[in-house]
Amino acid sequence: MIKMRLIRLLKGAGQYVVYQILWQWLSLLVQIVIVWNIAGLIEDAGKQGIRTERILVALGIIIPGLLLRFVCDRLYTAASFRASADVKRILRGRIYQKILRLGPSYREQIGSAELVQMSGEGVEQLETYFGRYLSQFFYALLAPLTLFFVLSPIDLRTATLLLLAVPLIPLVIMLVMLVAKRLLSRYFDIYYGLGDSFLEKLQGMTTLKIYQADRAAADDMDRESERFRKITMKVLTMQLNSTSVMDIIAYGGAAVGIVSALARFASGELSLAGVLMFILLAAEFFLPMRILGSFFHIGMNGMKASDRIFAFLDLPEPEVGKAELGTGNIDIRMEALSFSYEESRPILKGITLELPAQSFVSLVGVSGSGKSTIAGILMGRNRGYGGSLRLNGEELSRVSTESLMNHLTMVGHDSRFFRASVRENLLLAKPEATELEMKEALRKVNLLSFIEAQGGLEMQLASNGSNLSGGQKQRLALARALLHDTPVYIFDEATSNIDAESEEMIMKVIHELTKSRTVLLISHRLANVVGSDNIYMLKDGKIAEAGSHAELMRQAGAYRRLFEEQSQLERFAGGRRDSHA
Ligand SMILES: Nc1ncnc2c1ncn2[C@@H]1O[C@H](COP(=O)(O)OP(=O)(O)OP(=O)(O)O)[C@@H](O)[C@H]1O
Repeated sequence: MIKMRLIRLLKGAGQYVVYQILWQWLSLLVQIVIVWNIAGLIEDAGKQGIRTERILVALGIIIPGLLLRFVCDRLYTAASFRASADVKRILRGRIYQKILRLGPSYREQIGSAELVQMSGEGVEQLETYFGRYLSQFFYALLAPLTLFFVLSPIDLRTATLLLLAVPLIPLVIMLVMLVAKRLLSRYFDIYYGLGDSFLEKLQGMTTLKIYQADRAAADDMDRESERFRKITMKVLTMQLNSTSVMDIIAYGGAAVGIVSALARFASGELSLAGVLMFILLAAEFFLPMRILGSFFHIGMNGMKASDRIFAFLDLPEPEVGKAELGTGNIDIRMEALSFSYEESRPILKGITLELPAQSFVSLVGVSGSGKSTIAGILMGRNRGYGGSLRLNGEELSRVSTESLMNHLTMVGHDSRFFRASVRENLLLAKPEATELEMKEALRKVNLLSFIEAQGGLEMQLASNGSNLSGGQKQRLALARALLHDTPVYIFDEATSNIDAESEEMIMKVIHELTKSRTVLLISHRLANVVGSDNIYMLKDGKIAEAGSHAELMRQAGAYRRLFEEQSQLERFAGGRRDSHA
């Protein structure tokens, strides 16, 4: 019912939970004093008639008492708010720090939708756990004991009867918990699954529309939503039923206590004031436990949500080193490099290759041979490789992520842009870049005149740069990469799916870069790698051939075959274009 790890995690929130218990308890003590006064007043009125001075004395206690209770309630609410606000702040901070520690590889460990749901609604679920449930748990133990302590001198038998009936409520709660645990696990599995599926379908809406598969996807969503509706109804039914049982115990128990007190009064063993005390306070024995019961379901949701949060916080973190790479050129060497995404399926099977400082090296090979995986390892995205990958003699796993990002820049085939100005998107790469530097980078990729015609650096980009053409987007990505100004550049299919003019332009800039930087080029189009110092041809996670273009052509192996096939195809396509023109 109480999760110690949650409490330990959120030490700061603990003090507010203690305040909540204290304010509730003080409010109960004041209530006892008020009830004791009312009971005494009625008894006195019965014996001596209604006297003004007696009423004034009673009001002198009751009115300040009510005011004090009002203040206690306000202070309780304030402490509850502080406890839950702290929880949200602390937990979201922990999740964020964890994402940072997981580094660029975090998306391999958790889906975006689950992460959003967990840090959004998952954390919200804990608000009630800390803001209400936790303090109520302790107060529900404290209140009946306090009442027993006050009422037992008046009538021990009735007070004991009331005290003994209270544990029936936690008993029901525990029975419900047995069912609820499994049910809630399934509920959250379905809930997070629905979120993942919804996000995926939303992101792939264009593809779904192109293949007119949106109707089928909507039907899928309907089915998943229906499953979620059903499990939600099951959870609600379980909660409602247990609430009803708890109500019966709470009000039934209070009624039994009142009947017992009345019987004692009828037999003359209890005074009028005494019986009135029991009538007015009997329900208070049960109400805190009953309220705990209603918070319990929300508390359980919170605890279940925290299971997910803890599972995320416990994810193994890649060992990130602290070594710095220093300034200057970078020399990269891989020796017997191996890697697999899933244990049973090795992707890289002992790659040995060199990228000497300021060299131009290319990786080619059929789709799925492992080229991007190598780029991913170099960029710190794919952690846990075997063999060795050294940068200036320093093992990559020992290099700090920050240092790595300061020395390597990667441009992929689908660079991401944010809905902001061109200036803001460029400044991501170099926050201190001057206007002149940004314009120079745009000029190098032949984009300056276009951007200037659209309002200059203030031109607003739509989400992910969707108001640019594919070629313009890639050229802008290259300009941003140039501003980053690092000793190593990796281009992973940076020219695929773009117009020939943009491709030529980008390759020109890459060739220019090779004069002063270490460049790793991954390309399907072998014409682009001809000028490389060294070309590695990958096959099934191994290096099948290696050498300069001329050497590989002399070897007359797979590289030469592929090169000649592509040249022929391009000549054919060129010929067709000319004849159409
Ligand atoms: N995140 C991942 N999880 C599991 N398997 C993956 C993941 N990324 C890639 N793979 C697998 O690793 C293998 C190599 O993929 P990789 O992207 O490195 O190949 P590639 O040579 O770059 O291919 P392409 O030229 O088509 O981009 C593929 O069989 C792919 O299925």
